[in-house]
Amino acid sequence: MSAIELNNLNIAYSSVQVVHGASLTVNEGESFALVGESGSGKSTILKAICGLNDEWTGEIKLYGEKVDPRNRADISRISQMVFQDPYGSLHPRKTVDTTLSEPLAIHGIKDNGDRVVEMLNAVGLDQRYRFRFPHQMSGGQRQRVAIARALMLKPKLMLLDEPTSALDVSVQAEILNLLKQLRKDQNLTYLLVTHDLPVVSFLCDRLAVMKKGKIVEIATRDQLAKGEFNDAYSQELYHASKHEYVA
Ligand SMILES: Nc1ncnc2c1ncn2[C@@H]1O[C@H](COP(=O)(O)OP(=O)(O)OP(=O)(O)O)[C@@H](O)[C@H]1O
Repeated sequence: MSAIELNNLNIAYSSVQVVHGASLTVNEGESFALVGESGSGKSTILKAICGLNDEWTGEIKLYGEKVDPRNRADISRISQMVFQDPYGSLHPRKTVDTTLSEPLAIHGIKDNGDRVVEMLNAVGLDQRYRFRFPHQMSGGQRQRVAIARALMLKPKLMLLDEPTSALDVSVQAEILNLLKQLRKDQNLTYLLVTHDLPVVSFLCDRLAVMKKGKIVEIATRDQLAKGEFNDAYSQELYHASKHEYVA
């Protein structure tokens, strides 16, 4: 079954259209990347899927069900988003325990803290972090908390918006390894936005290349490894990234 199906999706902000006719399918269990230049509409697609922007036309289906943009509660049980900047996405005056417990409380799920303990373990954080505040943790630890929060409601789908790009290079690899492991352990499907083609090779099965709000090509990880792109812009992106990588 497909986890995500986008058919002819057009998305706007205040009537200015920024995504034009995007169509793609992400299979259940797959890890799929959106890559492309800054401003090409990658994050906008994630936000529309998870209900943060309802100014769209076309069709979004999650696990075969058409998404109703007005029903966010339904969407958040299925899919959760992790943002680029864990400092910005965590409330500075809330402890890790409060942050992780909140999604359960919002959805009326009773839990005596077991799930918090379980999720801290799953993201590799010692229980002593449970009552810390964001400023008492490193960037990598904060991103682990953000990932744990996203997993609290046991979603099947994670929408990852540049989840490592705000972190130090040395920490990026740790978080990428964690995401790889979590996907396996919890049977997750990923839709990941990144600028970084090596991240796609490491974590994703397929990728869509976006330019100016349009999907110009969909390719597999194999094609990426061989640099086999049909579209001129995809090739450009590939060569630029290789250059960056070598340098
Ligand atoms: N909240 C907003 N209000 C108005 N316009 C927006 C808003 N967010 C994004 N945009 C515009 O929509 C377009 C697509 O932005 P989006 O953030 O989806 O791009 P992106 O491909 O994710 O870029 P980046 O890699 O820089 O994050 C851009 O022109 C951007 O300026």
